Amino acid sequence: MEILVYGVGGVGGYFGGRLADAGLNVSMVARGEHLKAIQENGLEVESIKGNFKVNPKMVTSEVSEVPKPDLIILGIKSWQIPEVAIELRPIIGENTIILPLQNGADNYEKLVEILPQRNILAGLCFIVSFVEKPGKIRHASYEPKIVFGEKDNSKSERILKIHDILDEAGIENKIPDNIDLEIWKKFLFICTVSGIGGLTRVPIDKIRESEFLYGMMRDSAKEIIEVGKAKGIPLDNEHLEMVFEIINGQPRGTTASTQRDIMNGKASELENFNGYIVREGARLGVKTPVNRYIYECLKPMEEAARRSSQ
Ligand SMILES: NC(=O)C1=CN([C@@H]2O[C@H](COP(=O)(O)OP(=O)(O)OC[C@H]3O[C@@H](n4cnc5c(N)ncnc54)[C@H](OP(=O)(O)O)[C@@H]3O)[C@@H](O)[C@H]2O)C=CC1
Ligand SMILES: CC(C)(CO)C(=O)C(=O)O
Repeated sequence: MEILVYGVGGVGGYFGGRLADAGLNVSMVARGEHLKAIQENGLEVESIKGNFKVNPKMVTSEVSEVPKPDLIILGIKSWQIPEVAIELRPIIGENTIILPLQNGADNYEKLVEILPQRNILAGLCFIVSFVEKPGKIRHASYEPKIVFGEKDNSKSERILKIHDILDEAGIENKIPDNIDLEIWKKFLFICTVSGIGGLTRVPIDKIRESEFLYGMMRDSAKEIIEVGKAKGIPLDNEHLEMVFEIINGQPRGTTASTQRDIMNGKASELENFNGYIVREGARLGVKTPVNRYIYECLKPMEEAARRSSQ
């Protein structure tokens, strides 16, 4: 099987690196200094699960150069999906499988707007990893895991095949009964902590210590649940409590990746997180004042970050 990993950052670099290290045919699309470093010295992964270094079958910035892929794993940020999907169009065959691993609730929908629905799976992942320097990924914490499935939750042959491939590479993975629910459970957590974390610029323990901020965080999560419910996702109070159990158990000093992007003045997934909740809430008649407040406060900084990264 030919595998293409598009976007060799924290997520694509770790999971793609593991697949390549297992001897699978992995090509990668990267860019800039990171691309140059991988081409010259291979991809180095420093991981709490064991360090390794791999030379993928091919590393390039040109999609047209890679062997026609059977499986494409998307390691880009969620806002990059539309431009990358357009670029991928010419190499998508009838049986190509596309697996998005982004945070956010509408990555599948964004892909379907551009690429044939039959090619697209739904997915997400868990890990804390990042590009430490060009050519090097650091997996700092969290047991890495991929959760994925057909949008209709059928246990298709292709899904089971990917499950076997991930197993072969030693990547923990799960095909859930309801992939949309899994995506929304993760989204409920990540959207709740990222926006308020980006706004306050403090780690989770400081938010927990403030009665006001903790209450605001719970109100934000409740709005996300109401939007999800209005979209037919079977979220309920049990999920709210589950998410707050995780939040309450997070070590002092914890920040989420999107929060760190916001704090570092980088383009972030704000539009895909709180922005998405505000827009979907307005469309579906669900009130989202807390998410709106967080979103509107962060929007000018987000716009400035995007202008300076152009
Ligand atoms: N990192 C983590 O711990 C986790 C992240 N996630 C989610 O996974 C997704 C990916 O995040 P993460 O891996 O952290 O992001 P990164 O920014 O680390 O990685 C994205 C990579 O894609 C590259 N890229 C983007 N566009 C192109 C392009 N056109 N050509 C070549 N390369 C490109 C970026 O290059 P460049 O830097 O040059 O833009 C970057 O190397 C996000 O949705 C995130 O929320 C989920 C769980 C954990
Ligand atoms: C919460 C976590 C670490 C889990 O994978 C994550 O997705 C992120 O920080 O973006």
